[in-house]
Amino acid sequence: MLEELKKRVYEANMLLPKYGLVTFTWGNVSEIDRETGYFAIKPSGVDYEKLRPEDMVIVDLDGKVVEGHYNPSSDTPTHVELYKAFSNIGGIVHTHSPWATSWAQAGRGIPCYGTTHADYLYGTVPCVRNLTKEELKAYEVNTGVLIAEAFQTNDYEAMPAVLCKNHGPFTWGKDGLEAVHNAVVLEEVAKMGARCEMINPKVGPAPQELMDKHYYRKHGENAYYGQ
Ligand SMILES: O=C(CO)[C@@H](O)[C@@H](O)COP(=O)(O)O
Repeated sequence: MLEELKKRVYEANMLLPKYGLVTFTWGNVSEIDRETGYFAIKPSGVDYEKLRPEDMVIVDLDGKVVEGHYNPSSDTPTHVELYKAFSNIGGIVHTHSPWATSWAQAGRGIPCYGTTHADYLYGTVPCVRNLTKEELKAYEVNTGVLIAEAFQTNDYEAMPAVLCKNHGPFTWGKDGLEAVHNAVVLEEVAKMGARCEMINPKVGPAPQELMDKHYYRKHGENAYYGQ
C-alpha cells in the first residue's frame, strides 16, 4: 500500500543522518497522503543503516496502524495531532539535533538574529512550555496538542518549526523533504544563534524591515526568489 509514499518517506528519513540531525534512532520523518488520510512514518527504534522503504509504517489519523511489520515511531501521536491541526502541511520531522535541542532544553525560543533565519522562519522560533503531570499521561498526544495551541497565535506556514521544552524540535513542510529542509535550517539557525549570543551577549534581534525583506522575497504572493 502507498509504496511510492513509503519510498519518499524512507528517503526523507535517510537525510537525517546524512545532515547530522540524528544520533542512533533519535528522530523520525513522516509524510501524509491527504486523499486517503494515511501517512507513512519511520518505524520505532530501527537503526538507520538497517532501514528499508518497506519498513515504513502506514498509520491513519486516529493513530491506528493500517499496515506495517514494525511499531510506528513513538512520536506518531504527535505527528497525528499536527496533521489534524495544520491542514496545509504534508510532512513532519522530529529530531534531537544538538543545537536546536539545546535551546529546547534551555526552554528558550530562538530569536531572529540574521537573514539566514529570516529567509525561512518568520520571527522567533517558539518554545512551548513543559507538559503538566496530568498532560504527561498522554505525553505524545499532548505534545501535539500543545504545539497546535501555541500556533493559534502563530502562522504555522510562516513558522514551520517549534521547540518543545526539555524535549526537542519539530519541523514541517509541504512534504517530507521540505520538512527535512526546514529541520536542517533550524539546526543551523540554532547553532548560529547560540554562537551569536556567546560572541555578543547583548545582541538584539534583526531589524523588522530586514526580516520582512528576506522573508517576503521568498514567500507569499509577491515572492520573487524561490527557496
Ligand atoms: O523523543 C524521543 C526520545 O526522547 C524519540 O523521538 C526518539 O527516540 C525517536 O523514537 P522512535 O525511534 O522514532 O520511536
